[in-house]
Amino acid sequence: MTDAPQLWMRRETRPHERRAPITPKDARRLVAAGVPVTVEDCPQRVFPLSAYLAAGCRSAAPDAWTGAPRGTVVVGLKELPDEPAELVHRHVMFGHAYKGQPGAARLLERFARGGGELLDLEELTDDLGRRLAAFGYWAGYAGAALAVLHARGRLTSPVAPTTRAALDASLERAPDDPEFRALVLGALGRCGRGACDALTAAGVDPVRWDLAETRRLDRPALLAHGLLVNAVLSTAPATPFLTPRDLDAPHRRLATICDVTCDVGSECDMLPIYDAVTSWERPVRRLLDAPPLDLIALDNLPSLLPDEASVDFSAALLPQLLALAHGHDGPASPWGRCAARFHTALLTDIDRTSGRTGRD
Ligand SMILES: NC(=O)c1ccc[n+]([C@@H]2O[C@H](COP(=O)([O-])OP(=O)(O)OC[C@H]3O[C@@H](n4cnc5c(N)ncnc54)[C@H](O)[C@@H]3O)[C@@H](O)[C@H]2O)c1
Repeated sequence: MTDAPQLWMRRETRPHERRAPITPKDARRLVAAGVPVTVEDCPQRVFPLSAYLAAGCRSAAPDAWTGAPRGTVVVGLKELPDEPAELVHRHVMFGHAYKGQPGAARLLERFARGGGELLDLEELTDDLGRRLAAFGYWAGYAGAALAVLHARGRLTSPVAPTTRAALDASLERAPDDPEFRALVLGALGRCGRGACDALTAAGVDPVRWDLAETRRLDRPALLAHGLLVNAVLSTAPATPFLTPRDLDAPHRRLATICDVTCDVGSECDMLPIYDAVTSWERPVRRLLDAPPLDLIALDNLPSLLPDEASVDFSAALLPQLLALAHGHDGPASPWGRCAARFHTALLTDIDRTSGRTGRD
């Protein structure tokens, strides 16, 4: 029992990031299963360090993982700090390192230099390729909620982390709220289901479109909805749902879009009608004036509901962490596939002598 490698939950570097990949409740289950868990202090984390200590975890100072024993598995969500230049551990995290994203090559180089391994959570899939741990539901919930609040003239900025209870209270319908029809694209997916549930909580019965309904896209019908939530997962270039020209249609009722997918700039973008995401400080951007069309495109929506998002994610990740800690990381396992993807990226994406990406 005691030789399971230590899991080390690091602090998150982004100041707004309050989520945690492991909740205190799930940390307790890991410890009970013989997996030592160390938790770094992270003042903005939604769960206090004391709750992890009560669960049997050890504590560590922020970024102390850099000095952890080599066999340690470091668990986090988003970016690592810029140092050290050599990464010697196995890191479970969202690396955003396989699609030529900014910083991708540098991150891979750091692993290459140190001999560590990136186990990217986006690559953690079952035998059918379905993601095993994802934040989608609460992303969709938060995105659709913001869109409704904006459409009702009640969205204040900056937006900030909240709870589902507080969000639901703000979604309660007032007698003078405007009526509009809402459409969710990708309604059967994780984000789409969350979006539909938020709309329902707001007293709006959403129209739900998924693959079957968009195969022959009825664009006039799409534009007849006042509010649109795009929550599709696109994996290959396809005909966009909307282009700038479609927005000039005289029958357009569409006034608020929340693009949960946020594929802006990618060749898979199904809503190439804008060129930059929005921010917590300015969540809404006006795309057109007459009639108005406003866009919400936040790429970190689950961070707005850090408690709910963490609880959901951690519950999905727990069995996988138990498997990893108990050595179930062979080539045919989910972690084995993550490792294989990483080693392929090392071979194909980095020209180690020049330190440039293969895509340059
Ligand atoms: N903005 C954020 O903060 C945030 C957070 C999490 C996920 N996301 C993104 O949201 C997207 C959806 O993620 P998910 O976890 O819900 O994926 P998912 O795989 O659970 O669901 C995607 C859904 O889209 C549907 N779909 C795919 N192509 C379609 C099309 N052409 N027409 C209609 N429906 C289509 C699929 O059938 C599926 O039901 C991803 O791109 C993901 O990266 C964004």
